[in-house]
Amino acid sequence: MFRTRVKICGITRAEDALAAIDAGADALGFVFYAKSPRAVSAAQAADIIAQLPPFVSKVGLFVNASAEEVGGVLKSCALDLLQFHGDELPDFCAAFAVPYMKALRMRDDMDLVAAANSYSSASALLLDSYKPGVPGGTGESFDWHRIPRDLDHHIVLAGGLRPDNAAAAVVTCGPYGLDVSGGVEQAPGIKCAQKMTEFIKAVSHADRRED
Ligand SMILES: O=C(O)c1ccccc1N[C@@H]1O[C@H](COP(=O)(O)O)[C@@H](O)[C@H]1O
Repeated sequence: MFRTRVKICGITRAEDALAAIDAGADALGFVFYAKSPRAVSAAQAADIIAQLPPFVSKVGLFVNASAEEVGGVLKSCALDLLQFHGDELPDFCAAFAVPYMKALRMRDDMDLVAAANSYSSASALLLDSYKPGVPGGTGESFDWHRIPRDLDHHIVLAGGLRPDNAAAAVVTCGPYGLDVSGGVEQAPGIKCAQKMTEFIKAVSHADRRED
């Protein structure tokens, strides 16, 4: 049975990270973007990461950060994957000797096939909603039918996911993974254990239905 992976993004507290893992999360996201209500410093993230058990991916999210900033975070945080959520070009994304996924915001004129070709070195493409002036964490979804089923990349779906639409997301586009942030929070930056559990249960049920 294929299992849709789940990343819980915007972790700011160790207790939320551990609750996400208990709920069955595959990956945890740390937002290194000062304008986000979920922003953490490298020191905060390193402290949380030091409390985690093995076999959970730690993902660092950046929005148009400089190479020095990304490199600085990598020195103190053991990240498994970089998530570039701004206008970073392919050469920049590939420059850190750490696997990366590139977020693409699904503006109406987005040519997904062309974008996928230019980010051929990406481990995955993360498809998020487009909202002018907001790089991510919008809480809004987009038309999932716009995602072709035959893209070569692993697809991680994001944007406005919640416990009550997670199953539909899996069934509609069969992504490799889902990335959720606001939809499993009780307040900005504070996760809700019950919502995370409901979210991951909904994904598991949808996976079983798909077989
Ligand atoms: O979470 C944020 O604050 C954030 C800020 C800037 C860029 C991306 C951000 N989060 C990512 O946005 C998507 C969708 O989030 P949501 O579930 O709609 O709240 C997701 O990939 C987050 O990792």
